[in-house]
Amino acid sequence: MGLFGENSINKAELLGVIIRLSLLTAVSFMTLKWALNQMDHTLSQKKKAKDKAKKICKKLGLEIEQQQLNDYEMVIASHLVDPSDISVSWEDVAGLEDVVQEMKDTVILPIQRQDLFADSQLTQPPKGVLLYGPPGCGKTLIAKATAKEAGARFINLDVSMLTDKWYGESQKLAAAVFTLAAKIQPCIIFIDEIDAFLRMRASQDHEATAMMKAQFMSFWDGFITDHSCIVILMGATNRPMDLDKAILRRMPSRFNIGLPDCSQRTKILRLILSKEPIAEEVDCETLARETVGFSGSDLREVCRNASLYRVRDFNQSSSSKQSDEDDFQDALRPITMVDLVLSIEKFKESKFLSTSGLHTSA
Ligand SMILES: Nc1ncnc2c1ncn2[C@@H]1O[C@H](COP(=O)(O)OP(=O)(O)OP(=O)(O)O)[C@@H](O)[C@H]1O
Repeated sequence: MGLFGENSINKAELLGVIIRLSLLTAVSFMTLKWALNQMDHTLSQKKKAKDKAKKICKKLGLEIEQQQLNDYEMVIASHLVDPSDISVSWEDVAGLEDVVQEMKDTVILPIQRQDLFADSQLTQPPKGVLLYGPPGCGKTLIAKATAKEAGARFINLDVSMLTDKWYGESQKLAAAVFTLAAKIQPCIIFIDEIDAFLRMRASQDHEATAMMKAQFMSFWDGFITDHSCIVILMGATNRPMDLDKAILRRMPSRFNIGLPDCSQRTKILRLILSKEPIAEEVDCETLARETVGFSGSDLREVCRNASLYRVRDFNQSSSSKQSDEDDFQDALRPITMVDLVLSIEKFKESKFLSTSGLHTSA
């Protein structure tokens, strides 16, 4: 009986060991599979970035072998923008003539005519440029036009990739931003929503992110003191007050791109509607007076909706008729003042609803 009891305990123990072993094997297998998957994904992300970088570099006439780009620089190079792919130019920016002129004088000219500025350290292009102001007022538009017109290399840096676990080793990537820029200079590094990356309350940051930012800042400092290197960091933000003073100091050239006033709104409306079929009576000055507080992007939305009204009307009136394509062109009426005023009213209503929070209860 005692022997049988001992045996049964041994059996139970044995069973327990087997179960534990099986569990351990299963967990190890799953872990290994997960790790291999992660490595695979990281490798494939890096390979994709490399392929993209090669294509862009070729298009830009950059010899990767000659430049001896390392893996991290290749990942950053995948964010290079070919100026010929940018459709925005100065002609697409309305009402910001002063900003455009200052940008031409302080950023573009020193890049394009380095010979004129070589003998003075005071007239070097700024190492940091900040575009700030409310959303939808033209910051990205200005940055794109600058990239197009400057003839400099342009890195549109998506900072989330610096902290992206797939690429890993974010400090090396942060360094690569600047080493790549130096190799391919003159170069503009553009960071949209720079406040999200270099905001004041860095205490919330993960330790690795904080270290990456420190690395980023120290490389940036290296460029600020190197007068022979033409690398400009251009940032855009809706929240300049969230930027650390140390960052603001590094961006001495600042452009306030605020909400457009009445005459600027007139110019923006004229520009947007210049490519549209509009009725003769359309008066942009009157529309500008009706759109106090509207951003350039709001004005664009107003015009887009107004344009939809005529298509909607046409659709309703012709749904019963059979018409060929010529009829369609003839029958589609131009955008009228009524369309635009109606669209402004609708926009104001939806703006009111969204600012009062009523839309959330609908
Ligand atoms: N000054 C302007 N002239 C012509 N179009 C404008 C102007 N400002 C804004 N727009 C229109 O609004 C759109 C949005 O502008 P943009 O992306 O430059 O705004 P932003 O200031 O960068 O906004 P965000 O901070 O939200 O990124 C533009 O693509 C353009 O159609």
